[in-house]
Amino acid sequence: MASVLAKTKRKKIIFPTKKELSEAMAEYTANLSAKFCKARGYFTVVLSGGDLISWLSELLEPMYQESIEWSKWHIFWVDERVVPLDHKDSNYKLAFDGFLSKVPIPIANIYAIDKDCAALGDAKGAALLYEECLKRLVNQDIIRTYKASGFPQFDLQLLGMGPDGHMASLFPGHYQIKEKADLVTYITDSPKPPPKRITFTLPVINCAFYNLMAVCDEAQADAVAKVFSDNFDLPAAWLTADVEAIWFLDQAAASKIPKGH
Ligand SMILES: O=C1O[C@H](COP(=O)(O)O)[C@@H](O)[C@H](O)[C@H]1O
Repeated sequence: MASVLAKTKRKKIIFPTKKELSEAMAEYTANLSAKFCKARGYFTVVLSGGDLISWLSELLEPMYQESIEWSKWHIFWVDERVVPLDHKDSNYKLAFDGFLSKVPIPIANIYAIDKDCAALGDAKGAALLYEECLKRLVNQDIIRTYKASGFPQFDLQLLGMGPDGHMASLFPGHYQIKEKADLVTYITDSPKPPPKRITFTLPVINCAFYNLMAVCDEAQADAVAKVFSDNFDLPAAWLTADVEAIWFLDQAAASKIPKGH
């Protein structure tokens, strides 16, 4: 595990309200978009599911709609529920309906899981095909690779955490958090429904240049406090990044962080 830890120190910013968090997340994302689009003509963005998508709505404001080079964005999912792509539990559907359908990202640049595996509930097949997809885009030089491991290195991942401390579909007490060889793995008994999911492995998650973890509400306060006390039973406590791993918290989520952390 040590090899995937502590490339950067965990940082945090606490916002008075979700609205302010959401505005800051939009600004953070837009600045990185400008930086990476200028540097190499692409911006690789990894989304998660959950509440995060509603907080992305600030990026739909005219100021960002008009200034962001959307055609250079490439969209991935850090985890996905293995359900049909039009199912209410699909992270793809959540992001498409709430965000992606409202911005001019070319449809070819949006990498959902394989629709047949999704429809059949084939988690293993979906993980294998998503890993192949990542490798193909590495070969096309759309996704870069992390120098030390050769793993795919995304520009920005926007992450969320559940009240049990799970991130992506890496759950406490489940072996997937220890997977080091594969890029994408799967789970068929997720404690949070639906049970079948695929997920990036921790080494891939921690290779990203920038990881932004957004967490709001009192229900997450205990888990946030444990993470900031370095309780590594929680998968989210392992989050790091190549350049910056930053937690955006609202006051309620941050309310139980012990003083000095
Ligand atoms: O099931 C999932 O949950 C996590 C956390 O969601 P949240 O609504 O508590 O923020 C999410 O990040 C993940 O992508 C999703 O599949």
